[in-house]
Amino acid sequence: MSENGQTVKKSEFKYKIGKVKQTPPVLKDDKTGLEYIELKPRENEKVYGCTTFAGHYSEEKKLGQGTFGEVYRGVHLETQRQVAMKRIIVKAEKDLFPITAQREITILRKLSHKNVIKLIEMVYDYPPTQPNGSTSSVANPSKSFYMILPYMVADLSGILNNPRMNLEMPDIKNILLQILEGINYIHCQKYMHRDIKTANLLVDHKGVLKIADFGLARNYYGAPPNLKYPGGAGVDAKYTSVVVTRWYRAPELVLGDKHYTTAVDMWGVGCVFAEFFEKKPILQGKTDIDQGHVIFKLMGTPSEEAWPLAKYLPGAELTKTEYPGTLKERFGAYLNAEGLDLLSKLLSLDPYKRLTAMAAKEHPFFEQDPLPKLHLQLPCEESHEADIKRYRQEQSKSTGQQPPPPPPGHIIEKQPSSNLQLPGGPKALKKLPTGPRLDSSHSPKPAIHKLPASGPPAKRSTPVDYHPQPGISSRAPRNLSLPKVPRYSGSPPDQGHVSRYSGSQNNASTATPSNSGRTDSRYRGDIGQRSYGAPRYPAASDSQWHKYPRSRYNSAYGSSAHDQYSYKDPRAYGPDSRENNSIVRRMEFNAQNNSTSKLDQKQHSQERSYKESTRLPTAPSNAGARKNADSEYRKSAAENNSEDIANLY
Ligand SMILES: Nc1ncnc2c1ncn2[C@@H]1O[C@H](COP(=O)(O)OP(=O)(O)OP(=O)(O)O)[C@@H](O)[C@H]1O
Repeated sequence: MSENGQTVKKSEFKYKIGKVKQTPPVLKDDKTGLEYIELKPRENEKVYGCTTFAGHYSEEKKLGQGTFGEVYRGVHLETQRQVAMKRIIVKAEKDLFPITAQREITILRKLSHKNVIKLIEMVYDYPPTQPNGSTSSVANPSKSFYMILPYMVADLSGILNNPRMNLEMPDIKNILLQILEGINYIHCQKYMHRDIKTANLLVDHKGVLKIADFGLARNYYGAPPNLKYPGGAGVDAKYTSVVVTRWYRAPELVLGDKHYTTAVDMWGVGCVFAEFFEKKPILQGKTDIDQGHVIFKLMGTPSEEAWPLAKYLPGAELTKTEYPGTLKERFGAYLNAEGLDLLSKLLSLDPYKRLTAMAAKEHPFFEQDPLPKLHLQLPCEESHEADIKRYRQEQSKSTGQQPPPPPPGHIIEKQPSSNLQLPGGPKALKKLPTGPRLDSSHSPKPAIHKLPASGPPAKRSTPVDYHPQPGISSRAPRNLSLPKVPRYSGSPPDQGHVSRYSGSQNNASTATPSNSGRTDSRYRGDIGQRSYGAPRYPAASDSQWHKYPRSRYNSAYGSSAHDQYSYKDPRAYGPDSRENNSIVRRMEFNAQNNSTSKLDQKQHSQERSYKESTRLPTAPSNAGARKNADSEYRKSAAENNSEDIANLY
């Protein structure tokens, strides 16, 4: 009975009393005074946070060769799903984890977008234990880590070199838009990729393109790009200029600029765009200096008006050449006026005039007939960089010619032969000498994609879907008895993603022009046809493989299209984001100062030889002139270095 005489039902106050789950004790670090919880390693785990390879994964086929390891196709045994495994070998004698791999893992864990490759998990393969207790019979066993990635059936270099695949203009536009979506997201997340090339643009069996290989990526300082100020972002700092595979290297990098911006990635996009037509890299410099000549031969030597800051760069000597430019003659056969305009703006020599990804997406070229394919459909055939050699052999057999050598920076595996002893054993790899001797007479004749003056895109004679066929399924056959694996639950990539734009699933199979809520002519299509990536702005997550927290990107920006990208304040990313990135910076710093990685060592020696070969003008006068011209944006090297050092502590 209550005070006012009313009876209160007992059930309303019923509390469920149960066992309180024990929380782990919070400990305090004596040195720092910080509180922490001690996490116990999971069962069967040698390295915290990593699943063991044995019993969980199996290797199937080698897909590609990278700088620090190989990429394999494999199977996740529990789900029988195909995965790609990027192997990172940690040499026992050095016990150093490659800095590029560390950088790639850190960055991939933070990114989540339909057009960016996803890191499923890290796997550790430790040397087998011997009966006597030692780890291996080998004196210095190497440990292997694997980055587990969704399996992608092809990469663009494989597709372009595959004589059985022919891309038409609607396909090219679709692919280009997907690249731009991915790059725009990466840039808005405050990263530069710094290695955009066809081999790093992967395509899955649904025709979704994903940007991969973040080994050279890094975060940049300053504001992200916006539509108001072209030319990219990240100008506030000094970075190493020996980045990007040479043939895709932007002119400012070739001239030794260290205060470059996200525009370096957009140059790569321009190179990829043009490569669709010639089916081979369009700017094949034999040396770093030759790369400059090759670029200016295509785009014309820049006048002072065309690229005012070029004269302050270390390699400014190159701008004394007088090349007229041949872009129109070379690509006029493939592209109409709008197409040429887009290409020339992506390949703008002055990075400040180069289109940003978000501006390029809005280019009228994509509004014109033929419209971009709504859903990319390609013949179902595995086409990777590793297959190029085979395609060339096939072609040279049919024409009786020798295949041209592959591009520099690409590592090819020497086929073990009975009468050829390679130093380091049959598995030894050989890095190609820089500067390919490409003989145009040996290269395959490019297929010409002439645009119809107007009207709908030319129809395929036999449309083939880019969907699994027997033998190339996205799932391996269920013929293995599977061990029970308690961890690793999750749906396949790109399934079950709910778009925050359309409220529907964000994949090509469900997003339609109607549910995307857009009337954009680019997304027009037959009713019932699938829409090309309906959400045109980065979504937080496109799969349930990961449960990584949403990035700041979504909270820092508003909901309208422009607000999504309009820059608010660099500090909107907050001090803790700087903290997050400090690991990457630390690695960057280590790389620059301690030269711990082979790649960076190579880059530095290349940079040195380049400087010597271009006979640098004395630093103070040039540095002073440059600083005056660009003082609004650029900080001095000393400031940046001290900031980097400060970030370490
Ligand atoms: N997820 C994937 N699915 C299928 N193939 C892949 C995948 N990731 C990489 N590959 C293949 O492996 C090749 C090399 O991969 P990646 O570029 O990531 O390695 P890398 O060590 O960084 O190489 P590089 O040193 O040449 O940049 C790619 O060109 C592609 O053909």
